[in-house]
Amino acid sequence: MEVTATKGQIIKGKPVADQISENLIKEVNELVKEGINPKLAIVRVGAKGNDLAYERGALKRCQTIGIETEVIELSEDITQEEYEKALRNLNENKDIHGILCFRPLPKQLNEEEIKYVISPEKDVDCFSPINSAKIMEGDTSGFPPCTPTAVVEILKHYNVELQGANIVVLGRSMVVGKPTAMLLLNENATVTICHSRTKNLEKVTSEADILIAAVGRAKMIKENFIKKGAVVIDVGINVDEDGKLCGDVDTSAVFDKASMITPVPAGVGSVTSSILAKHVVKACKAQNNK
Ligand SMILES: Nc1nc(=O)c2c([nH]1)NC[C@@H]1CN(c3ccc(C(=O)N[C@@H](CCC(=O)O)C(=O)O)cc3)C=[N+]21
Repeated sequence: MEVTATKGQIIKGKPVADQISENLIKEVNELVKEGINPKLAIVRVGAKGNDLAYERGALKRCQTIGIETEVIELSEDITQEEYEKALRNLNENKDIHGILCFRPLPKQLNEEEIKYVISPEKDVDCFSPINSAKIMEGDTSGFPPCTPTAVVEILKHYNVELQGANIVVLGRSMVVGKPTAMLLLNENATVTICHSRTKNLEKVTSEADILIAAVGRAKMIKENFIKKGAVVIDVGINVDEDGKLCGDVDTSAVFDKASMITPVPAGVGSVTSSILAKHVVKACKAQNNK
């Protein structure tokens, strides 16, 4: 597949996020008129910079849209039992429609058990295995994780053809890489997943019409990883040597060779919070039989 635009173009998240928000504001207004107030609970352990960055974005976005929020802040040394109890309280609380558990959790907590505790109906960021399974099955009744959904929405917004496209996803985490690959497969793309053991990595990525970088290594993707005219989506959120937020892609090095590239910050991360809000509204409607 040939990508039509050849000149480098930075594609920002804001127009995508704003369009999603605009539609949500109307939907939330209708619900509020009927006495239904969509509400998100965020469960945060400690105060990690990455979590706080997402929290800031999510709270602001929800406020703009009219979604209520509550942050459950738990201490860094919380026990498994206490965490599960906090989560069960939210499951049972009828005022709460969506729950976002920041991950990864600290070492003393067993994520493999906790993921079975969160109610699948309130699981707006795909923690529950029920929602993971639905992505595998192409069942759209659940909640795919917000960041991978943001990737797909950005590509669609900028009219990037997904059907039949050769897409390489770099990274295989359950939060980004694997679900992103499944969502793109559901869009009829030809998807290759690369990871730390992939041989001839640059050769594989150089064949991609669309490259999705989700490895978590600052500026690792250079010009030689990219095919001329490729679309590059940078999911990485890292801190560079100057302490500034940066992606997995060396944007200035890749810019001229790519046709479109998302920036960090103001790229994928800024759309993630709108998808989260969209999932809260979807959860709220389902819980009110709408
Ligand atoms: N279950 C779970 N799902 C996640 O998706 C998840 C998580 N846990 N834990 C923390 C990381 C981090 N993360 C970010 C999302 C958006 C921004 C974001 O909005 N960034 C803005 C800048 C925000 C600012 O610095 O103020 C931007 O890129 O433009 C940042 C970070 C999602 N994560």
